[in-house]
Amino acid sequence: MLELKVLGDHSETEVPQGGCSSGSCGSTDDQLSHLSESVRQRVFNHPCYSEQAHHHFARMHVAVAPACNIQCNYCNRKYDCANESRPGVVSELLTPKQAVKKTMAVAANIPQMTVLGIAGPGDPLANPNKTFSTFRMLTEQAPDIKLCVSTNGLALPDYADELTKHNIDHVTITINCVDPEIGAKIYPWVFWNNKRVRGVEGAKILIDRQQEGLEKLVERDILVKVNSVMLPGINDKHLAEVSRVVKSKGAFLHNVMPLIAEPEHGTYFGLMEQRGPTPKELQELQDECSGDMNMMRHCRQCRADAVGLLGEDRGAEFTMEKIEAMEIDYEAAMVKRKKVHDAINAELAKATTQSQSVNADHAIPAETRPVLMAIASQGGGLVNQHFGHAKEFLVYEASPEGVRFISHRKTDLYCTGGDTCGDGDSLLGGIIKALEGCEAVLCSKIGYEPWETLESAGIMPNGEHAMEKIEDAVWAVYVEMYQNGKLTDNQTQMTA
Ligand SMILES: C[S@@+](CC[C@H](N)C(=O)[O-])C[C@H]1O[C@@H](n2cnc3c(N)ncnc32)[C@H](O)[C@@H]1O
Ligand code: SF4
Ligand code: SF4
Repeated sequence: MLELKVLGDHSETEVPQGGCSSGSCGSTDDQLSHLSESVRQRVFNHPCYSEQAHHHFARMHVAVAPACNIQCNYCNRKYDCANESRPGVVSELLTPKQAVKKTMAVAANIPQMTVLGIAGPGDPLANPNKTFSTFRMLTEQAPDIKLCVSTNGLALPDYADELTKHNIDHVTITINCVDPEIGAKIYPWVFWNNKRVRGVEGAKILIDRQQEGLEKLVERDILVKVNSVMLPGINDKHLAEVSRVVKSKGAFLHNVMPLIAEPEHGTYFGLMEQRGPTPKELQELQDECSGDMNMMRHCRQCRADAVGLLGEDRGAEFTMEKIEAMEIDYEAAMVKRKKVHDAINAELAKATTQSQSVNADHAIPAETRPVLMAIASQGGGLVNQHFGHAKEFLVYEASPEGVRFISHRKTDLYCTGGDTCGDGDSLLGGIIKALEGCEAVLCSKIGYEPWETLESAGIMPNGEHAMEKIEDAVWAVYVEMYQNGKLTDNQTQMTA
């Protein structure tokens, strides 16, 4: 007999306080046991540090840090588009006071919001006054919000102590390499001791400072996430080594993200047509790193002013003009926020109890091949979105060992803005391309036309599990595929 097992990297197994209350608990006692209670308390409701939490809890970024002290070949902060969701893009820069007001307005209106991050659009620690004055005010005025910062690490050793003074126990460092020769291909220069230092010499300074900063944060008991941008042909073969090094120094989580590069972004890599990884290449590298390290696989590569659940952007509801007109009673908001958080935790606890007894009667032989499935979800960890409304799909893998989250796939990326953009057929073609490798798509509803097209492309639509917990639905479909003989026929195997 085989129960549904929800698999995950260690990072995906943290639970709300009070014990095994996350949907990831099914097979994870050993994984939970490696976390101290203090770490668990810091990650269970952080949407970036816990895969489970990201279905339920929201985050926001405030764009107070425009300047940067290095140049990355994939970054151009001059590019702005209200409809585009990628790092470095913002609609309006804020002063610290405006940032505090915005944070409190969002927290009052989106009680699921637990985390405020400063991630640019430049480097927060290259703008220390703005960054720390925002943190200082928030620590005083909104003590229930977790504070995060994301940095390239060049200035980090100088600010490790300052970071510990605020309510900050999560820091992200972007580390793309530990080898200066590779670094020279990613960073044309770093600004160091009042001058630009180029090439290998500049990259070496950056790498040394990143490693020193990482060590200092770990010594101060701050949880460190390392971001790495996967650049095929440049650092893809090197990132497993990066993962080992940062793990050995005490980093908590590794987030290997795909390069985003288009010529119209005006970045060096965009103009040079440097490609990003395919979903399969990214997954293989994440799997390779995960032997040694907790991996984050649900990063949405958010804008520097993103608001809402990961994958949704409610920034347009919170422009400064709208916020100035809002009355905010934060004391009352905190009471409401606590109630909402308690309800989410209770819901997670209930879902876990239910899922542990589901599908207990189905044994799947160990040699059965794994299957990727795409899920349309608008949050809550449920199959609850109409196929036609999904701008992204969550990809899960089912195997005899259980169900695990793999990644998300954005679909609007394939809409190129050309003459046919928005046309049903071309959009559907884009979605089919985005879902390459998936054999089923689970959604709450789907129209007849896309159903037929998906089916002929080898992706089986399924609307029978609406409002079910994703892991349970994926497992049920996997069992069904097995029972129908689809997992033993070579012709139906995943080819991507
Ligand atoms: C915009 S940066 C801001 C924080 C800080 N300056 C840094 O680089 O860590 C946030 C994250 O986005 C990543 N990023 C920026 N541009 C990117 C791109 N074109 N493709 C993939 N990741 C990118 C950075 O590497 C970093 O991890
Ligand atoms: S460090 Fe961050 S903000 Fe600076 S150039 Fe690189 S990605 Fe852009
Ligand atoms: S960019 Fe990734 S790590 Fe940062 S807030 Fe978005 S999902 Fe979280």
